[in-house]
Formats: sequence, structure tokens, C-alpha cells
Amino acid sequence: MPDPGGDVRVKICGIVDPVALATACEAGADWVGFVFFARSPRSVTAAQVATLLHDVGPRSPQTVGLFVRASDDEVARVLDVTRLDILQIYDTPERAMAIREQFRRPVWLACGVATRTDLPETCAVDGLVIESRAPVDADRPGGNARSFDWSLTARWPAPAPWLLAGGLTPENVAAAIATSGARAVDVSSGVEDAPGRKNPGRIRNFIQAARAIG
Ligand SMILES: O=C(O)c1ccccc1NCC(=O)[C@H](O)[C@H](O)COP(=O)(O)O
Repeated sequence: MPDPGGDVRVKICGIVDPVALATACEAGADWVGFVFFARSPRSVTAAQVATLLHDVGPRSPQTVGLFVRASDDEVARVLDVTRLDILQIYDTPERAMAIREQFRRPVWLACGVATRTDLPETCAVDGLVIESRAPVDADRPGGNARSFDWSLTARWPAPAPWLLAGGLTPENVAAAIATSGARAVDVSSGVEDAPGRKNPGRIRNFIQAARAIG
């Protein structure tokens, strides 16, 4: 996933509209994420994603589907309808491994972090999304515009490629990369005007700011 010697890689998550998708593609995002979770303000259906991706060119970013405690049937129904390169799973590590086995596709496990002990020491999937742990009463486990102490990951011996997520913005992403040591970053709320409403200018600014640090 991240290229230790190359540019910082960027995922623009929670895409719901064609302008945001085209902007992320043109600005050089490495991944675009789609949220298959009905309680999210960024929730999309498989049919909507298939339509969005229909006109995307061959040099498009990889597509990531987000699933929260989803059954095999739910994942299968999405994969029947639309192309997803990677599955981002909000569930136990065991369940993430089972999904990887079942669907023969790269799986990223989302890990909610508040303290150093939340950082995983082992990983049997293809990548980790290290994001701020959601409050217990949150409607959703991610996409809450909350950051955590980025210095926690600075000396973490990561067991797998990982992305830094949660509360990143065009204004803070350079500091987040410098402090955390991340080589890949993930944003949703920080490039929006309101939950689910992406701002094309902020998408461009975020990618530029992440890449400027090199
Ligand atoms: O965005 C959502 O609504 C969402 C719902 C359920 C699970 C995950 C969700 N989002 C996760 C992400 O978009 C990213 O992985 C990342 O956490 C972005 O967080 P933020 O930039 O703080 O919105």
C-alpha cells in the first residue's frame, strides 16, 4: 500500500457524487472510498456506485468499499453489482480475515485508536486504517472528524501497511504526516462543507498538501 520512498498516498473517502469523484481522480487520489452503511450521511448503494464508476477512466484510483459489521450476504450483494478493489472492514480481526478468505480480495481492517495500547501488534489482513476511536454513543464507527494523538504512531512497529485517518484536513495534514510518520492518509469530513457534501476545492487542497510534504 504505502510506498516508503515515494509520495504520501491519499484516500478520499465517503464519495457520493460525480463531481467529487471526478475531482479526486483528476487531483491524483490513490483510492476513493464508498460507505455501504445505511446510518451514514455518506451512505451509497451498490447501484449508485456502479453508476458513479461507469465513466471513470482506466487510470482511476482504486476503489474501497466500507462495511460495518456486514454479513457475507451484504458484501456479496454489493460485489455482484459494482467493482471494488479493496474492502475496508469495521469488525473484529477474525471477521475481517474471514471476509478476505470468502471474497478473495484485499481487506483493510479499521482500528479505532485512543491510546498506544489500541495500536495492533499483529495483522493478518492487507492493511490497517488507524483512526480515532469513535465515542460510544456515535452513530458510526468512522467518519466523525475526530483526530487522535498522532505521535502515538511515530515509534509504532506497524505490522502491516497502514493509513492515518480521522479528523484530517487540508490545513493539518502536513503536520499529521510529519508527527505520525504516516505514508498514507485518509479523509472524509475534512474535505466537506457538511456531512456527505464534498467540497472539490478542499479535495484538491488536501491532496496537494499531503503530497507537498514528500
Ligand atoms: O464516513 C462515514 O460515515 C463512515 C461510516 C461508517 C464507517 C466508516 C465511515 N467513514 C470512515 C472514513 O471515511 C475514513 O476511513 C476516515 O475515517 C475518515 O474520517 P474523517 O475524515 O474524520 O471523516
